[in-house]
Amino acid sequence: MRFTDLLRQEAGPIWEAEKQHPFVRGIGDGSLPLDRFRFYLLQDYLFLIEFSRIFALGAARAGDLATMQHFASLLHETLHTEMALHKRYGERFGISPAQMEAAEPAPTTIAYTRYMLEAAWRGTTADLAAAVLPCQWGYAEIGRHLKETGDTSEANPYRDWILLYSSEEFKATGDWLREHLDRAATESGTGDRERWRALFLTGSRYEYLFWEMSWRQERWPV
Ligand SMILES: Cc1ncc(CO)c(N)n1
Repeated sequence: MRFTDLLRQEAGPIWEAEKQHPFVRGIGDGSLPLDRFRFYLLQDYLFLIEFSRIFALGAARAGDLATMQHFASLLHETLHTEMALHKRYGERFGISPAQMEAAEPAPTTIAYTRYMLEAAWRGTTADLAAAVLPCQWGYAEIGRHLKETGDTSEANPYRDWILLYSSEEFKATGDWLREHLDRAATESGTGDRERWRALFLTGSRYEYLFWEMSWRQERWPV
């Protein structure tokens, strides 16, 4: 069994809870209240800026040209394709990209992005892959799940979101990250694998928390 299949299996209950989360179900059937999506949109825009920084670090850290190219394309896809989706949704709400960029990050957005950034600064490109896999692979899985079970008609305001994250192009980026980590796992000891396992599980929990934060529209208490 592949190392990442083992990780996925262990994170099973967390990923299942994500699929069952009212925010995710609401995207699927289009019933999510717009103010909750608007909150998510701003936080996720800030999230994607930091996420891009992580891929840039991956390119800088890459041990070979092919790895550098993969991280560079992840960087490009995030900055241009994914953030373009968010900008289009922003337009529908009458929010400019500058306003989105100037939004105040909520506690969970800061905690999650800094958690991944720290792992990326400190570790190797395999550590980086373990930390970001719950995002990239997780969104591809949720996208596909919602495409299969949800409403992708024009009536669903979240249709474009579902279509982007269920696309083959998006899935391919997560597939490469998995291969990168699996390759490293075959050449490493239990210490490394244990660290990657912890990164993957904590990342998965933060993915869940990001839905929860958006559902509750989390604010600083003081
Ligand atoms: C919180 C979060 N995780 C993953 C993705 C996918 O890149 C995203 N846009 N936002």
